[in-house]
Amino acid sequence: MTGALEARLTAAATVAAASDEDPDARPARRVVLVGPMGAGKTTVGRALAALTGLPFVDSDELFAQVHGPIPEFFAEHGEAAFRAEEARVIGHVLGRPAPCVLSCGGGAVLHPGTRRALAGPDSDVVYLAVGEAEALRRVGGGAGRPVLAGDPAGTWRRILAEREGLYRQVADLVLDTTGLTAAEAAWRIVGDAHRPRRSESHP
Ligand SMILES: Nc1ncnc2c1ncn2[C@@H]1O[C@H](COP(=O)(O)OP(=O)(O)O)[C@@H](O)[C@H]1O
Ligand SMILES: O=C(O)C1=C[C@@H](OP(=O)(O)O)[C@@H](O)[C@H](O)C1
Ligand SMILES: [Mg+2]
Repeated sequence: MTGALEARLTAAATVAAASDEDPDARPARRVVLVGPMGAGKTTVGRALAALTGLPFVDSDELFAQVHGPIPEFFAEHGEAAFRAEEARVIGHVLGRPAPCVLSCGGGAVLHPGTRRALAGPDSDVVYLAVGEAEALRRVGGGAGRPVLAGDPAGTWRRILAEREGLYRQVADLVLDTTGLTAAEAAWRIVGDAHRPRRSESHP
């Protein structure tokens, strides 16, 4: 699967006239990043979009454009309302034929309709995994992430245990970002073989 994903991403970045006959030669419609809070979905998604030339969409940013800041929405309407609206926002993006890199909020996979949509042939789904200690370093005290309020470490661990099976279920590729910079993670997704190296003769 990794090979096919790399081939389609490379095609997305470089092939203008793709064949309709060969599905692997066709540019990817969408690359979708899923995974827990602090995996780097937003940051790696941005880097991946820059690398491939695909437009970047973050479901949380789109949500906030429509509904305002997530913490305020949680406080006023609760998590169930957030999940319903999050699924609508993601459904809007997945329902359009436009190619893009879509970074999802960490809980997006909880919605069965979102999981069904991700199983379709138009999305290459990458599960960005991360070790607990590094994720907690990245999210700090959990500011801006209301589900972590109170006990960020314990809640992060419990949530991952609840969701890990769903991340794996929807994923075409799993990438552990622990110890990688966001740029390195983006290159891993595209395929390290394509990464430009500093020439030894031209330092
Ligand atoms: N690979 C990485 N290495 C180091 N820091 C990272 C990496 N990916 C993300 N970060 C940092 O961690 C924080 C959370 O990243 P973010 O992209 O918002 O994660 P997510 O969207 O998965 O919750 C940000 O401050 C970001 O700059
Ligand atoms: O995992 C979750 O339940 C959430 C993750 C957040 O997105 P990130 O995973 O991008 O931090 C955001 O959607 C919201 O705070 C809830
Ligand atoms: Mg994010």
